[in-house]
Amino acid sequence: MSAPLLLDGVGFAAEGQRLLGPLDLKMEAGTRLVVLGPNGAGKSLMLRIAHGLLRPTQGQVRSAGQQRQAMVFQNAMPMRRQAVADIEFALACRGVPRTHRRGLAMAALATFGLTDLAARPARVLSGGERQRLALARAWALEPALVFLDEPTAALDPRATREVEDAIERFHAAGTAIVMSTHDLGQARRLADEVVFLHRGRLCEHTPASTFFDTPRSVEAGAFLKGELLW
Ligand SMILES: Nc1ncnc2c1ncn2[C@@H]1O[C@H](COP(=O)(O)OP(=O)(O)OP(=O)(O)O)[C@@H](O)[C@H]1O
Repeated sequence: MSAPLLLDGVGFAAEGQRLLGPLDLKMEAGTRLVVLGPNGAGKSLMLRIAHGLLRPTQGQVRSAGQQRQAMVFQNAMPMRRQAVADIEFALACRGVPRTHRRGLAMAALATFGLTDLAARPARVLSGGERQRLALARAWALEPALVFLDEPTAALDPRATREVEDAIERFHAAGTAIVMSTHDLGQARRLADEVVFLHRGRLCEHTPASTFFDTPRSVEAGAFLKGELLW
């Protein structure tokens, strides 16, 4: 299978300031890639560009648009009144015929233990339920690749575990994952590979065990010790 994500000299600049790259990245199918770095390092920028939401000012994202992919944000807000309708809406946007939508949406809710929430007004869902709903919506689209931008940033430990279990379902199904997080324990639990960004520069792309045991860059070493603020 070809690489689900290939960044070729990708960079982003605004108002004369380089904010990201240029960076090259190749990711293998089914990999869980965790993007780490201090605040403002460019993690969200990298994910948004890689997903095709933002056009890079240099270089190319080779895989965008050629495969099914989805993105889940930190504070995923449901777009429709009921949880099930939120997923049906996403399916409609992908051109799934109306007759198929309810069944697929209910199956996705069931996969994430959310069947009981199907008819509930989405606005009353807890933060953890909302994130799982967002993951169920992504799941219904059957992506080869999902981007998760700090998906547990606002959640308590239990809700975080539930979302991590949900993320593992994508991995078990063969979906490649690109996730940013500030939770180093979570990165250890979920990552196959780590990309470390600092001031928009890709300092490391290594197997997760290498990153945590013997970080190669000075910046990553300082970051892991909590000594790198910016
Ligand atoms: N569309 C844009 N135009 C101009 N500047 C931007 C744009 N998007 C992000 N930035 C800037 O790029 C820098 C990197 O932002 P980004 O959100 O990618 O960081 P991050 O690593 O995700 O940070 P955090 O961990 O705080 O979420 C910031 O200085 C931000 O203000």
